[in-house]
Amino acid sequence: MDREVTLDHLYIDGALMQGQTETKSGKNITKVMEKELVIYNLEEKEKAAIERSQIFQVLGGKELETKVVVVLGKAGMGKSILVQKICQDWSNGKFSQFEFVFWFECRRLSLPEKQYSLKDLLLELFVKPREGSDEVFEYILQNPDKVLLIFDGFEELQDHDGFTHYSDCQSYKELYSIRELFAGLFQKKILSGCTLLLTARPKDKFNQYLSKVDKIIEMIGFSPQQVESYIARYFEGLPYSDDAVKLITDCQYLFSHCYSPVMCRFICFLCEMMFEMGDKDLPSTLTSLFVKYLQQKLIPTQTDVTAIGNQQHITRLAQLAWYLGEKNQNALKSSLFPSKEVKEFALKYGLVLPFTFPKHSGNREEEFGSVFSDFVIQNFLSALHLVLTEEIKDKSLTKYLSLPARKKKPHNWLDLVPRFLPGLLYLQHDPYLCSLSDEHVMKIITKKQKTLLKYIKKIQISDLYPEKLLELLHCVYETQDSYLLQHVALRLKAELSFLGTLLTPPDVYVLHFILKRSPKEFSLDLRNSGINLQGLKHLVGLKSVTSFRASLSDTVRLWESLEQTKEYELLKISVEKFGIDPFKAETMKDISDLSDLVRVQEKMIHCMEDAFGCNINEIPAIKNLRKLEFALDALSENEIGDEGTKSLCEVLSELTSLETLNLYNNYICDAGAENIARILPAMASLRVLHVQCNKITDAGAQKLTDSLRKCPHIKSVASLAINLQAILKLCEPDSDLAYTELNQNYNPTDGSVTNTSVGKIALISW
Ligand SMILES: Nc1ncnc2c1ncn2[C@@H]1O[C@H](COP(=O)(O)OP(=O)(O)OP(=O)(O)O)[C@@H](O)[C@H]1O
Repeated sequence: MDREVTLDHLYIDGALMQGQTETKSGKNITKVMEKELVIYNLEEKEKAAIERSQIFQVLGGKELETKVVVVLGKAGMGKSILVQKICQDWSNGKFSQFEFVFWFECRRLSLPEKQYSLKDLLLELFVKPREGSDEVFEYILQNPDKVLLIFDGFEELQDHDGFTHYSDCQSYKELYSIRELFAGLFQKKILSGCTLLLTARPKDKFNQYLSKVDKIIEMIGFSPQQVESYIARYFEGLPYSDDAVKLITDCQYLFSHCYSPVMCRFICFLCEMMFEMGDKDLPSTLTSLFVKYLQQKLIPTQTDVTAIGNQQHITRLAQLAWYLGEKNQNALKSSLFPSKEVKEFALKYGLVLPFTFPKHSGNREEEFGSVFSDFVIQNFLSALHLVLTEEIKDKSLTKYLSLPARKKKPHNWLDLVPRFLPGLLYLQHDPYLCSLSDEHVMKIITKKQKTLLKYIKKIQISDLYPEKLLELLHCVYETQDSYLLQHVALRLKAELSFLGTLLTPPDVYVLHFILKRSPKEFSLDLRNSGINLQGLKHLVGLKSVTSFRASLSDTVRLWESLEQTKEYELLKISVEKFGIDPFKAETMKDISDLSDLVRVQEKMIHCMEDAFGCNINEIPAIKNLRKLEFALDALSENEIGDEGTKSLCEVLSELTSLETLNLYNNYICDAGAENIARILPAMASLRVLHVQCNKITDAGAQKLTDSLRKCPHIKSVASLAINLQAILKLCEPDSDLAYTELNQNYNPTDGSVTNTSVGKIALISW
């Protein structure tokens, strides 16, 4: 590509976050528990943000043990650029704890058949000191803490399973395969005390090792502000700079894709080419963007004769892209090209880059080859192959969309194929694509398009998992076919939950695009989706979205920002649509977020009174909150404790419609019980209270019981394990409360326990 990022000019200090993992049970029964990255909301993202200089700061860990730091980011998020930047920083005197930095591109290490010693890996394979390599190696062995080893692109390491199980590699003298050497380093068996920095794509092969690393850094791409500064820098000094910036920022779909640095670069490049040629229409889909990109790249330099040759080369290169992609590869030796001409063509237009395979200790010759310039190009060409080839049709075609399958394919090497494939099938009349196909191929494409249409029509859209639904939305968006768009829009469920599903800016765009076309009404659950503020604003402003849930702190931020920008109409709409019932608090932070919501309520009410003259006392989210739980499931132990209870009680009196309060299993002691007892009379709508499995003794129970007597509105206090003696002591014989353990009823008057509940029942346990 013509304008490549230089580490100083176009480099944007992208957001780095310290990642955390959580254990998630698999989505189907057979799947085991797996570690996944926690999805942060806006506030958490800010808290987790770290500087590049902090990457190697690892808390805990034994002093003389290897530290393993992993940088996770989707393809094109800038992991390799970050690695280069770290090396540049080091050469400028930063990270001075390291005297040696070794940087390996994993794709160059994918040589399963060859064997190396640790010394070969460090001082033979890629760099070789002119003299004294024995002394250097000895020094490294003596000072492992001064060594940083970087392995970039873990997913490109072939044959990588079981790195945590193999222990063969214990000696630095023996010869091992790269896989064994890596396992030895990763398991901290050789060169123990060094620092390992790995980069990998998330949700890929690395997930199984997440629990073994000391620090996780996440790269989530550019924020909208960072995109703007990248674009401004890219066009700086060009006569059409302002127009180009405006063109991209106005084209919301492409702008949404710019959160990915690699896409941002493509979009800027294409925009630059178009301005140079006097064309000012940016394409509206990813597929047309890349068709235009190819066209722009090839056309300016070609004559009629070369055009025909180029068309053939593209087709054969597409086949190669697919062939390698299927094997999770992007590099190939020169001999694998179908012809010298195809190789020269691909190199000339920057579709592949030169690449040298490392020399083997037995054979000192380097082998030359090529690597696809980036994953987007390889994906696009792969999809082009699927469209043009006669070999793949019907089911073997639609399986590459893999929409209804429950499980995501384990690798995401060709992740963009399901978007480019439908896009290309529906662009069959594009002049450039026509130039790649004769009449026979055109017929094949028409048939494939029909297959796709039939396939999508059969999908039970309401049964799709959120990730698959998003994939379908991208797929139909790429077709830009009004029938398909309408078909999907009409079949979406009214309740759309993206709870726990990452929503990137392009995901939000296509969701918005389709919801806008639907005559139906939707309720959206956007909690724990990592949605950004702009995305939240766009979705909740939609007429077809009648209610939504989202992280409390994100929503409060949205309201405050709308208030600041004086977008009162949208503020009113979003306040009216927001709901939180039932509210399940999982941490104390959730309670403080609830307090913030209560706190901001007054401000919002005033704001709406001023703007619209409406007279309301409470915002609907609070007015309609009936159930508050501080309980996850029977197995989890929440630790709200007495301190937490205090904060909770401060907010409870404001929740005027609360009917159920569940504080099961929360380490609440007598002090906490006293706080609850104090607030109960003020909670006029409360009907059910769960306080079982806490640490409340008779004294606390007494306070609660006294308070409950003043609360005739409370009908049930639930318990699983009743302390009958405590209750017996506390209860008056003429009390009209009955007490129950599990589903048995204890009658304090005659001491009998029966299995049926009659009349007014209270279930109490401390
Ligand atoms: N911080 C940045 N500032 C400016 N441009 C960037 C930045 N990070 C990435 N880019 C652009 O995105 C392109 C892709 O980045 P990079 O190769 O580092 O991604 P990656 O995460 O290593 O991808 P992959 O997983 O495919 O290896 C770079 O060539 C560069 O043009």
